[in-house]
Amino acid sequence: MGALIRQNSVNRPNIISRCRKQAETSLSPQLLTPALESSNTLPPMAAVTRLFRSSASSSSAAAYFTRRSLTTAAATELRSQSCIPRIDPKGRNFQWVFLGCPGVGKGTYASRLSALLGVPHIATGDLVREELSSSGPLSKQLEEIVNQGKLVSDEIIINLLSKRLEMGETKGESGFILDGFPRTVRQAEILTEVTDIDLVVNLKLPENVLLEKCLGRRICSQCGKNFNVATIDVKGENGTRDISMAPLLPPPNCVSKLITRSDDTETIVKERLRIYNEKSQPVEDFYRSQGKLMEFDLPGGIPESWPKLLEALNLDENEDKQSAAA
Ligand SMILES: Nc1ncnc2c1ncn2[C@@H]1O[C@H](COP(=O)(O)OP(=O)(O)O)[C@@H](O)[C@H]1O
Repeated sequence: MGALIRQNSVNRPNIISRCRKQAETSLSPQLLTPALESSNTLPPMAAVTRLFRSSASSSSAAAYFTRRSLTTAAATELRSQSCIPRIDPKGRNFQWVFLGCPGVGKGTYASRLSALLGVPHIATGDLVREELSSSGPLSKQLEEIVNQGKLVSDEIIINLLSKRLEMGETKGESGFILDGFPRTVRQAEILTEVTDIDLVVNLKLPENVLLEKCLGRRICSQCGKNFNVATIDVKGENGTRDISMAPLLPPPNCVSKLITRSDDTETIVKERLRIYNEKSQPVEDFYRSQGKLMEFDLPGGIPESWPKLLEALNLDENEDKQSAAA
């Protein structure tokens, strides 16, 4: 861990200046977002740094908790020994990251926790989809990348994220749950450079379940909520566990507005899984070595997994905030 951090800090100026250079050269001025253009000569990385710092002040309880590398079982064990203080969500400034393969449920659980903890859920996939459905200059380019299951360049993602953080800053947001970022070690290094992450939750499901979940995913084009029409009943083989998940069906008013993501086809999902294993799995190691990674094997669908996740995080569900989106 020490070696990684030392190496990282030695490389920091290079990462920043390289990223600045690439962001400046790979994005022509027309491609820079208006928010960034309006920040005058502020380079993208400086903007991200400023925006993250403005919301960075992690709670000591969360920091104490997250300095450990915890498996779910270890978290339960530690909690039973009263080693982990119970987190009081009120007034905390959480800076959490959700990692996990496509379809694992990062959006579902991150958005529930966001409502519970009162911090914004920022999903870079949503930022990409918003941009590609706009008539902006990046839209065509993004569509091509996403529909091949590939990753968008770090520079474009950082620009979209800065724009989102800037918007949040004007609304007085603080803290965040990041979903879908960082997805490469380089993104993780940049994030480490600009702010302190308290906790990284790594959600896990077997790969055959992930494919079925992606193929069954439906989104309401009006309210934006995610549903799933798949009934999953996978028998464990070679040491893997049995997984059953009931479908998560939409309410009647969403039924006629359901859409499928254009990248949720079998071929593209398999490519996204391949790219996750190649580019994003090393991000798990990056945070594991810093003692910030909490592994969480989802035991099933939301009814089984949500209480267990709260338990692993040592959180109590707050009555008036239970209506988080599914
Ligand atoms: N941090 C990121 N870096 C690069 N590309 C990203 C990032 N976040 C999202 N994307 C792009 O947006 C697409 C959709 O992202 P997301 O909704 O998070 O999907 P997934 O279900 O694969 O986790 C990705 O396949 C990728 O093309």
